[in-house]
Amino acid sequence: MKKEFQYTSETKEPTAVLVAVSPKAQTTQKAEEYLDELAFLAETLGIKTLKTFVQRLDMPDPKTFVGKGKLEEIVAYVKHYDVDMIIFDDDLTMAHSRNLDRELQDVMVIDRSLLILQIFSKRAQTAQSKLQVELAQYQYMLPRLTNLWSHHSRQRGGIGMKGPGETELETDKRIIRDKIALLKQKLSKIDKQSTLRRKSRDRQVRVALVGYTNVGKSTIMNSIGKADVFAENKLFATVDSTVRKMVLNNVPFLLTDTVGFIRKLPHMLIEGFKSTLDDIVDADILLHVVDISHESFEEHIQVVNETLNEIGAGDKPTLLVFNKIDTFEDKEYPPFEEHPPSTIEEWKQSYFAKGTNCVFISAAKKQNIEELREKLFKMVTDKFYAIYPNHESYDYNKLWLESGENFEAE
Ligand SMILES: Nc1nc2c(ncn2[C@@H]2O[C@H](COP(=O)(O)OP(=O)(O)OP(=O)(O)O)[C@@H](O)[C@H]2O)c(=O)[nH]1
Ligand SMILES: [Mg+2]
Repeated sequence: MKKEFQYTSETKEPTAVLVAVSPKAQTTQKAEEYLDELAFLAETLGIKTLKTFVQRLDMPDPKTFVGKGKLEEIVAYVKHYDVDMIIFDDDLTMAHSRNLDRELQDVMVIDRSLLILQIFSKRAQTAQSKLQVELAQYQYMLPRLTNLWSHHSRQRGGIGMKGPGETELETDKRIIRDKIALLKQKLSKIDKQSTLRRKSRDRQVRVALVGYTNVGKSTIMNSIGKADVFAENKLFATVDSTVRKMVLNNVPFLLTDTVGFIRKLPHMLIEGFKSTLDDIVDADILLHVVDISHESFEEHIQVVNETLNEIGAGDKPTLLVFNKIDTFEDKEYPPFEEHPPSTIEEWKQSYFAKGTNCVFISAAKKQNIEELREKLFKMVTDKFYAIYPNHESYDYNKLWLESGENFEAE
């Protein structure tokens, strides 16, 4: 009997095998690092990774994701060990799921998107983000229903193309479509309310913390102001945006902590979280946080920039905040050989040379936070003066009253 994909407080830690394909041009190190990230996603849900399988393929095999030989290897492993699920690093097509289900009878077959959806659903706090995740889950489920049903009817000994299973499938599809419509309706109502709320804040300078997941956005939020935001060494600790009122040297602004990005973020999540992501779209200034101690931080910058472009926030004044300098490890290269930057100092030179507006800090160890504040202050002030050209004569008390906000003085 196939196990259901749900997490209860079971006594046993669920176990998984991870599977990825890696293009020939990709280094082994890169492939391993991607799988580490997938294992970290699984770990965030309390799933223990037992083994990983990588196959060198430019594209997943259209029938079974990996080739025949590799699949046999996986099936043999699964038969031998206590494996609850197999997690694939890419989205599975209908054909993949169908064929894999057949080969891997007793094991749950899931993909990266489903894993991320599950994390989001555990992390969602507000009514809005809960609805957004639910919507994304139904959207994920709809095209996959046929598979679920064919599996179901096979188990009940169902046969043929038509019959009760088929009708029930149609009914289920309709129910889910109705659900999707209803959720969209509810969300658009909330959306209107938050647009109104945002409008009332219209004359505030807005700053948003953005970046790859787990880079330290929430920690920075806590160290810039007095906020107390949930920070944890897990992926997607923050799913809901948190807005804080701040004042730096008498200039008020709003600082928003936002949901982190990741490679291959499921599209329905970007779609579903549009209104949460509006906090980024509406921001005047972005603090793009980067974990410089991560092997692939430059690729992370690229993923974040691509996602920002996708949601229409790619061209905002941005301060690149290189965080975690305390855990950065210098790289050794043979002397006198040309090499990429290998120390924080060299990275600084390289980014300064490119003319990037950036700062290097450790939020956890409170290193260089003053410089971050100064740079941020300059950007906020420029924007503030642009909104309030007559700022010298401006009555700040009046501004705070007008906005209906109470600012915490720094
Ligand atoms: N060594 C070190 N660790 C840090 C630093 N800043 C944050 N961390 C740690 O990195 C982990 C992630 O920090 P968060 O602030 O939750 O990161 P985030 O970007 O908000 O993550 P998501 O909300 O999941 O996207 C936590 O374990 C932090 O303690 C730093 O400067 N140095
Ligand atoms: Mg966070």
